[in-house]
Amino acid sequence: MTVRVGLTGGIASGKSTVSAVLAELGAVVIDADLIAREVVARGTPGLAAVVEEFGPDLLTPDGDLDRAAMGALVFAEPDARRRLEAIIHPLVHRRSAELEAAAPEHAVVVHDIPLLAEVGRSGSFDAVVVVDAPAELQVQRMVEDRGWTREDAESRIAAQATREERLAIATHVVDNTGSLADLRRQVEAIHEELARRA
Ligand SMILES: CC(C)(COP(=O)(O)OP(=O)(O)OC[C@H]1O[C@@H](n2cnc3c(N)ncnc32)[C@H](O)[C@@H]1O)[C@@H](O)C(=O)NCCC(=O)NCCS
Ligand SMILES: Nc1ncnc2c1ncn2[C@@H]1O[C@H](COP(=O)(O)OP(=O)(O)OP(=O)(O)O)[C@@H](O)[C@H]1O
Repeated sequence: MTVRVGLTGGIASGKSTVSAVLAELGAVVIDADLIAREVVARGTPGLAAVVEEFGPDLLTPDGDLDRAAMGALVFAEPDARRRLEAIIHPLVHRRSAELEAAAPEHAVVVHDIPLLAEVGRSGSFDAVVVVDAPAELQVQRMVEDRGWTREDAESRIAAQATREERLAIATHVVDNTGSLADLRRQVEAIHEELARRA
């Protein structure tokens, strides 16, 4: 059977690094952030719905979603964030289900969902892997690796579940306070266990 795994973690906790290792080990990874971009690509009904809700000012001159402007709006205004999520989340959910249906039998299917704790869907998975790191380390990674301001980094963290709320839904915790080699070792052990169940 297919083993369905939810993978989550706060922004810059190391989720993408973990999902890349899982993919390398043979898991099928379905990336909600990537799908959330695809469903509002130029010319999609998703983008049309966003323009209807927020107006054409949030488009670039080329007609793409202006992600920086949208981010500045929604991470400053929770109400705007919820209106955007109400458009994007159902589209992401539907596309993820389609991709999962196409996965081979006996696959470990990993849904990389940054907001898994927030949307309350963790109960539908056979396992929930939480990548854990303290907020200060998340901020440090966003500032040092991505060149964000501390204020931008903190506003995204403030829009997300707390570390404790995420840990509460975990069946497996990956501690990402150590080296990348430490991270990899933990992911390999978890994958081995999950693959045995598939
Ligand atoms: C606001 C947008 C346009 C900003 O785009 P940007 O390219 O700057 O960020 P990107 O999409 O790469 O997201 C990076 C990270 O931000 C965090 N984040 C994104 N959306 C949200 C949100 N609604 N609430 C809390 N954190 C969020 C996540 O940790 C995510 O991994 C974009 O994040 C978006 O469309 N968000 C709403 C859809 C959503 O909830 N996506 C999350 C997964 S489904
Ligand atoms: N253990 C580690 N040691 C050093 N750097 C790390 C470690 N884990 C992750 N990083 C780095 O921290 C940054 C954030 O990691 P990654 O992109 O995997 O996080 P993420 O949770 O997927 O972020 P986002 O929520 O924005 O998608 C990356 O630059 C990554 O290389």
